[in-house]
Amino acid sequence: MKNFSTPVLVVAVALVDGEGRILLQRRRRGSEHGGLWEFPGGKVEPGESPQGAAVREIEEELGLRLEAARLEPVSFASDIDVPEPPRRSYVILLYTCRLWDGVPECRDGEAIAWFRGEEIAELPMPPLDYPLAEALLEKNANSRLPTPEVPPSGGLPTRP
Ligand SMILES: Nc1nc2c([nH]c(=O)n2[C@@H]2O[C@H](COP(=O)(O)OP(=O)(O)OP(=O)(O)O)[C@@H](O)[C@H]2O)c(=O)[nH]1
Repeated sequence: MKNFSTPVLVVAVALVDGEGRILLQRRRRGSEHGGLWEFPGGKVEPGESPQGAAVREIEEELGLRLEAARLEPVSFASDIDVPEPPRRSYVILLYTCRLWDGVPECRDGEAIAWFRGEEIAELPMPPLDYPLAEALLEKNANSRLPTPEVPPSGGLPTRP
């Protein structure tokens, strides 16, 4: 039974600075999810790869240049319920990126700001961003674990 239109593919990028803060953008009021905080990004256009779309959107929205190879996949989220028209259903792919060229400018949203993990939990966001943010924070927490040293014997590395 067909009761769900083909979802629109959206890419989103969590830029993470040297202090582990994450850049979020507040959508303009009057648009879908207006006034809510989300990851910069947008729809993948026909003929584009997800990474190519992410690079383009970050340049358009923030004026930053980044390399597709620097994008690390974090998680994805998709609508479960049939959305009310005119809302469309989305699949959102979240990447993280720690290296870019330039200083972020707010070119598209209402505002941009850097947030710590615990602050993100308090922000009003579109529904699909809550599981994405959770996956991101989990990944960030794990990436802070010390890198295990490989013992000279070549045996399995151990964590302290
Ligand atoms: N960029 C982005 N969009 C998201 C996120 N979460 C989420 O639900 N969306 C929704 O995905 C939809 C498409 O994103 P968009 O409007 O930014 O796409 P776009 O830049 O291509 O816009 P356009 O259609 O005006 O060209 C919007 O309804 C947006 O609210 C997110 O974290 N980042």
